[in-house]
Amino acid sequence: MSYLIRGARIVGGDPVDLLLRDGTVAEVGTGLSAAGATVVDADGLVVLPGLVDLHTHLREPGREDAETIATGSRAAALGGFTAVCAMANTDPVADTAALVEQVWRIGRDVGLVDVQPIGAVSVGLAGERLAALGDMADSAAAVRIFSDDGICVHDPLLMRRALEYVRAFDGVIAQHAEEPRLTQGAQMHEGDVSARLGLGGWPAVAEESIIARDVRLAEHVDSRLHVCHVSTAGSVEILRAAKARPWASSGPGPARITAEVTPHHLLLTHELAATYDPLYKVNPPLRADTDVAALRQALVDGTIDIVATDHAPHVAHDKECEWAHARPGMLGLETALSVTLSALRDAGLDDRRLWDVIAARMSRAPARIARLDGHGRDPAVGVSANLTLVDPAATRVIAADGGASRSRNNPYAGLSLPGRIVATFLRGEPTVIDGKACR
Ligand SMILES: NC(=O)N[C@@H](CC(=O)O)C(=O)O
Ligand SMILES: [Zn+2]
Ligand SMILES: [Zn+2]
Repeated sequence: MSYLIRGARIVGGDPVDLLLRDGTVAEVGTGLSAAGATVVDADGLVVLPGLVDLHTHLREPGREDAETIATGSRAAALGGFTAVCAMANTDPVADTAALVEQVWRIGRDVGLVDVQPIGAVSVGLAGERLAALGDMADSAAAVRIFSDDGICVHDPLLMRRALEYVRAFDGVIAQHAEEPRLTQGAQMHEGDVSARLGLGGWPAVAEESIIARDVRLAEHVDSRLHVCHVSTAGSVEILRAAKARPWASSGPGPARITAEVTPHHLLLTHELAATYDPLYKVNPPLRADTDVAALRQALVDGTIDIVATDHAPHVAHDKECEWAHARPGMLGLETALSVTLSALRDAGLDDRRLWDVIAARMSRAPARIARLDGHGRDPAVGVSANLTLVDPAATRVIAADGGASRSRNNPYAGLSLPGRIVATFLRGEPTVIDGKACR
């Protein structure tokens, strides 16, 4: 099948037509026509390179009651994603070549997004012995990102060895920065609200101390470090200083130190814990408005390289319970673009710059960090036709259900947010059309 997209603004530029044929962008121009092509009217729509999520929890294998690769893939496509990186904290843990290949194959069979498995750093996420990183890298899944996410690789020697090891195959360690000794019994951000509510605090320094250590370790062994879900103003300061040193930003490929922020940390604050609704319980916790402001600024100026969802589906009985007993995490795939747009609305960017920042932080940079060739490239002749069409003028009220996800822990329910994903194409074939999943 071929598709003729009429009148779309590439990354917010002037309207053009795009012809998608045989999986690639075959022609770009004005007044294009193509016999037999299905016409997609994109008047007023922005076309972006397909979004890439570096941090998704798909829960398969082990917790298919919360999400499966199929349901998570559909949520991702509806959110405008063409690739997602699946975190390793499944049951069993994705710490072997066999398991990452299984996830990769199921993702390919579902065929709605490219599912790129992340491998565990340590066997069983136990933080004791390195997992078979080389085997996972050499597997059919060609793993390049390794993470014990959910848990911090807190042993500095294990972290050093992991960083050294992945250099051989251009891998990267994605760290969940949380000093466990400083977060024992933690329920929410440590600050005035936690004091008032009497809930155990998760201090900013528990994140910042690990990031400070890891950027120095990565520099010491000359390896790539990616910092997951940065949540504090202090972390931004540490990253800014680290990136200012020549080592961090020089050399082949992208910067050696990269960092992500989640949509929820760009929009929500710890005040929400006062509802005692565990919907707002997440790791790292929602922080103060000064942190939110610093994260937004860092995203605009590039100190934070990417937005990653940390989509963390949980079943009802793990969320609709007492705060202290609830699992941390929230949904994010279907709302990521709208939440990010909403967070950037007051940044004073003109329209072109706004879409360029979105394309950079939600597609180009995550694709580069994950080494996903074929993703993260602006639509142009010869480029793999992974793209998403956004209606920038639309406003949508987020439904209280979880959308396509199997879980319902959506913290944005009832909010009115800007932007709507109209269509998503994976290698030239639609996965979403008119805002509805094709499969
Ligand atoms: N973010 C969360 O609160 N939870 C994640 C784990 C993680 O990202 O640390 C999960 O797997 O549920
Ligand atoms: Zn984490
Ligand atoms: Zn996570």
